[in-house]
Amino acid sequence: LSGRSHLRMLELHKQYGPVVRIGPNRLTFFPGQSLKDIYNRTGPRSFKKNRPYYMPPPNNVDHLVGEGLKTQEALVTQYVDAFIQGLSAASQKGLVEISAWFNYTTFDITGDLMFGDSFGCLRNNKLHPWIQLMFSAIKALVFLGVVKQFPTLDWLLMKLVPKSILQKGVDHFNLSAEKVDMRIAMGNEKNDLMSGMLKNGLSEKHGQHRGIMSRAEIHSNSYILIIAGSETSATALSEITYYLCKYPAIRQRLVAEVRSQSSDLPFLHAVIQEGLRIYPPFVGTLSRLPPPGGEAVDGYFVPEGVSALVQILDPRFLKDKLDAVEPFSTGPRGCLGKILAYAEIRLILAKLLFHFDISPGPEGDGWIDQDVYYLWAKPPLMIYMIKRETTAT
Ligand code: HEM
Repeated sequence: LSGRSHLRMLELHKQYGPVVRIGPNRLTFFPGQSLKDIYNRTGPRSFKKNRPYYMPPPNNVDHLVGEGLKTQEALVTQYVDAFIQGLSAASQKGLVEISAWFNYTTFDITGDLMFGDSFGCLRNNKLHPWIQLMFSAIKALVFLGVVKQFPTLDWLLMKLVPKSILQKGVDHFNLSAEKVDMRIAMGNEKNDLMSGMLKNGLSEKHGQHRGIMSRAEIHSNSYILIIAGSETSATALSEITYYLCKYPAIRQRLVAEVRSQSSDLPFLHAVIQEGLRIYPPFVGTLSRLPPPGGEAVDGYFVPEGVSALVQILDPRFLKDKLDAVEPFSTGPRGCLGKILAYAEIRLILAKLLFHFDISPGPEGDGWIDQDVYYLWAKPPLMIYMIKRETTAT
């Protein structure tokens, strides 16, 4: 609840070693072999998602039973061009709150892919009020997640959770469900995230048809995907921009690469990888349960019923163990949007540095020290921007 558990867990590992018991039935592991053992196994000996740690949506129908995602190049490019245009006007004042612009862009892209219409953030230069509501809804999920860790007391603890917080979660769900219904009414002509879900038809009654998603399932998936697909990429872009401002030599090398004639951009890839490593956008819990009879993780036996998770955050960089870096998680339940996320981040960052000279704003180093409620609570990121004279796009 303090928003600091991401750091506390690292301290505990430093003090007690690679595996720490953080509750009667809860283990946390340091990344390495544990990532493979917990997340990569398939079949009957695999670890399953630990459901109580993934709060069900208000309609109680599970989400993320999802489909693969395809890169939607033309659609993404259209929004990234609008981002550059919007920034061209905003940068005339010199100082720009860039993290808001990243959020406008990624939410508009995911909104269009999901609901057939953007949130109009780039058009209106502001976050849609619904997205603000979503951030409050995430805090509600954190409260509920904590309450669920104390099953015998949850009726009492539930009374302590402010009603207004719970209501925000429900409001967000209802608005998302409304948008889903409008998109479904448009039919299945578009090639977007929804068309993947509607590919086999639509079942009005949940649990009635195998292989066909029900309306309730689509409501639940959309509710989670709109956040999973937008806030994460916007966070990655903000922190990478922050570090690029902080380290001018890296920024200059990247700018030179992006403004060269080459279409192969290895340093851009390296910068993104390093950004995702030192500040992974999703630091929420990836809790899993072992198969019946328990299973070994990194040489330790995890008994049945004991949850296990790996800490994604690893700020150390000496003696890099690169196989310990999995910002998208890994294995059969790893991120489905990884390809789309890379495509968005690469294009947005490349175009930003192609069209603008950027430099650090006045607020200094403090920006990176943030609380976490599943996602980072990012403060505004002010940077100086100057538009370059260029006819190329
Ligand atoms: C930098 C951007 C992103 C990061 C760091 C990220 C990270 C993650 C992580 C760590 C998980 C595993 C969660 C768990 O085990 O509970 C995950 C799952 C998922 N992500 Fe992402 N994600 C990103 C972008 C996206 C995008 C753009 C989309 C879709 C538009 C997306 C869709 C999903 C879905 C559907 C899952 C659930 C997969 C499953 O449970 O089987 N993500 N992501």
